Amino acid sequence: MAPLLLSRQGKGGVDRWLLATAGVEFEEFLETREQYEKLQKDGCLLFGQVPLVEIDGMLLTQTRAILSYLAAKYNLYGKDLKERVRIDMYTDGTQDLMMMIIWAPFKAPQEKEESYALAVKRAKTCYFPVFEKILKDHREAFLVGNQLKLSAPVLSDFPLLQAFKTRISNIPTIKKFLQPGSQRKPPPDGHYVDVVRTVLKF
Ligand SMILES: N[C@@H](CCC(=O)N[C@@H](CS)C(=O)NCC(=O)O)C(=O)O
Repeated sequence: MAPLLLSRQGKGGVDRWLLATAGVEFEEFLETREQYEKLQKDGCLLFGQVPLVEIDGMLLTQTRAILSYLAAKYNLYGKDLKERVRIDMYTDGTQDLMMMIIWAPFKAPQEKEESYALAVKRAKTCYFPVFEKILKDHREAFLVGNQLKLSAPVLSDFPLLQAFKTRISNIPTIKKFLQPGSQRKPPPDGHYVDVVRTVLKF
């Protein structure tokens, strides 16, 4: 049975990318407050939160745990413990950056612009230089190891990261996910914000 992804864009977006990268088909669910309340009532949400992924007879919550499970299951989690811990560090750093972007659409217009500007600043001063250096130092195709393990003008000062993004985009499963009509979500718009506010009562 295909994994069932229960979440909107937010943190569940990463699960969607990982499943797509692994070439695993998945179904999505969770559009209404009623569905969310039923999940809570049925005891499906360990701490009352999404994302939730139903897979292999389990109901998984907590982004980090979900990602670790999916990465290990689909052989995207390095070849040993040392590669794993590096993947975890890079993933957690990226999640910290993503959190700044995920909350931005829910803010008032002025604050929203400030949040995006701050996220771009943090990306360019803190995160991208780190990833650029990793790619420079180890001279391999990916951040960890030499097998698989993202427009933008914001990457223009980071040539190795830009080439990395191109390499990643050309991996067949990701290329497919980037095509129109895939399960990739569009950038958050007013409708998305309204749905999340209704479902999660933000
Ligand atoms: N530590 C959790 C946090 C999950 C989380 O913050 N979920 C939010 C949506 S992105 C949620 O379900 N909020 C509703 C609530 O807390 O009632 C994770 O990383 O998955």
